[in-house]
Amino acid sequence: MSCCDKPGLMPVEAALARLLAQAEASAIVECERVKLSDAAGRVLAEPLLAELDLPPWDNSAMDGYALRLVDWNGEPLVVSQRIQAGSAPQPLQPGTCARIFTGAPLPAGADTVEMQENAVLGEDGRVAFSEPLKRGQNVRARGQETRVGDSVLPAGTRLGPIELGLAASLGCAELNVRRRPRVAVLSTGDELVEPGQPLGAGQIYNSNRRVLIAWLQRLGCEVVDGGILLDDLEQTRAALGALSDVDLILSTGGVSVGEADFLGMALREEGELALWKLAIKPGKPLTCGQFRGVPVIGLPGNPASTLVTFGLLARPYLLRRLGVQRVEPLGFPMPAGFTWSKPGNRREYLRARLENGRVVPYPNQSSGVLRSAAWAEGFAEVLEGTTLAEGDSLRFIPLSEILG
Ligand SMILES: Nc1nc2c(c(=O)[nH]1)N[C@H]1C(S)=C(S)[C@@H](COP(=O)(O)OP(=O)(O)OC[C@H]3O[C@@H](n4cnc5c(N)ncnc54)[C@H](O)[C@@H]3O)O[C@H]1N2
Ligand code: MOO
Ligand SMILES: [Mg+2]
Repeated sequence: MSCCDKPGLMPVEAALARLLAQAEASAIVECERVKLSDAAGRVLAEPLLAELDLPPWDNSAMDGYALRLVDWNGEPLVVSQRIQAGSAPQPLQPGTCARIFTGAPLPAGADTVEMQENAVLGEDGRVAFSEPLKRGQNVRARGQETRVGDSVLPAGTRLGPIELGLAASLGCAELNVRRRPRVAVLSTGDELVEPGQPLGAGQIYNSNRRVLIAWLQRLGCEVVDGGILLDDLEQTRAALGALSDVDLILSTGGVSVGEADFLGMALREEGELALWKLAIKPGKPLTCGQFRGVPVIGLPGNPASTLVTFGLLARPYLLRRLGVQRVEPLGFPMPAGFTWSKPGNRREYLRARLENGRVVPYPNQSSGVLRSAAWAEGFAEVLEGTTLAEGDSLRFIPLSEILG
């Protein structure tokens, strides 16, 4: 990353564009073959090519009767065989029909299926059809979904439940995926204590570490837990220097202008500071750069700032390093259920909910309040320099778009 320590605040888009460019320049290209059962959350290293047609043979979409339409002259047909899903039918005897069930292969010669609701089985074993029949009805043709050789998922696809199901439907037992990014999580702050320990004077429990570790695991990262770092330049340098074998150092706290904010200082002195001070609220002092060649993203320590900057900047960065193309949440426009009278110079991400079709922000938007995000269903984006009246449209980004 090159230094851009200019005065003024950097717009969110510009910061994201730089981060994504940096991510592309340091893409994680190594891959590994994993079992389908271990592939959730991973990213495909190559397109998934179909090795069979789907469906593999013509089959019935209904429980009913299969026939060759030209054999039907309006008269009842003899039932010559019974075909369940999972069985191998005999060719259809001319002039007859076959009892058939949903998902069962059509017998050779059959081209039409009638559902049993429109059929009457007589005591003589013949079936009468009450409705007009159309050739091909209720038949799921071989290859109608996928043909051998089709690319069904591009490289760079994140494997969620649907993609895993698609791979399973094609019989893939293993997939080639990008290796997991190794991400070191550091929490900085003399005041931090882990849950389970007693709180001393002036201390608080470390919540950011839990948020980030759980989130990174969901993202398919290998987490190196760097624990808590005291606010000390030497210790900060030593801790960063010891993490030479990770793909990213992700820290919280110590990035603002306070005398105990050593992360940025360490990068300035011995690494490179590429981004600092964004036009985003919360999250202004987000700090990015590298330390002895290892990329570093220093998230601001306030819990809501950590959350917003990880979700909107660090998460896209990590996904892009894996080759994922669409990394930004889309969100959708919604009417404001509140007013905004003071235009700001930072883009605000309010922790908000949807109530009666309107965006309602949590009453306490302090960046120290993690509870706001637990209450919220998403972020309401208030652009720089804008005012809002009730009913004005703004972008709502559901948390579900960024938490995975
Ligand atoms: N004079 C100024 N002061 C501050 C500015 C500024 O522009 N001028 N910016 C403010 C903004 S905005 C933010 S955001 C914070 C960022 O601070 P740091 O990233 O340096 O973080 P710390 O100072 O270390 O901590 C801030 C806050 O968060 C709490 N914290 C830190 N880590 C954790 C954790 N792991 N779990 C829970 N809570 C954590 C910490 O106790 C502080 O309360 O700076 C403002 N100051
Ligand atoms: O940017 Mo800070 O995150 O507003 O509190
Ligand atoms: Mg600070």
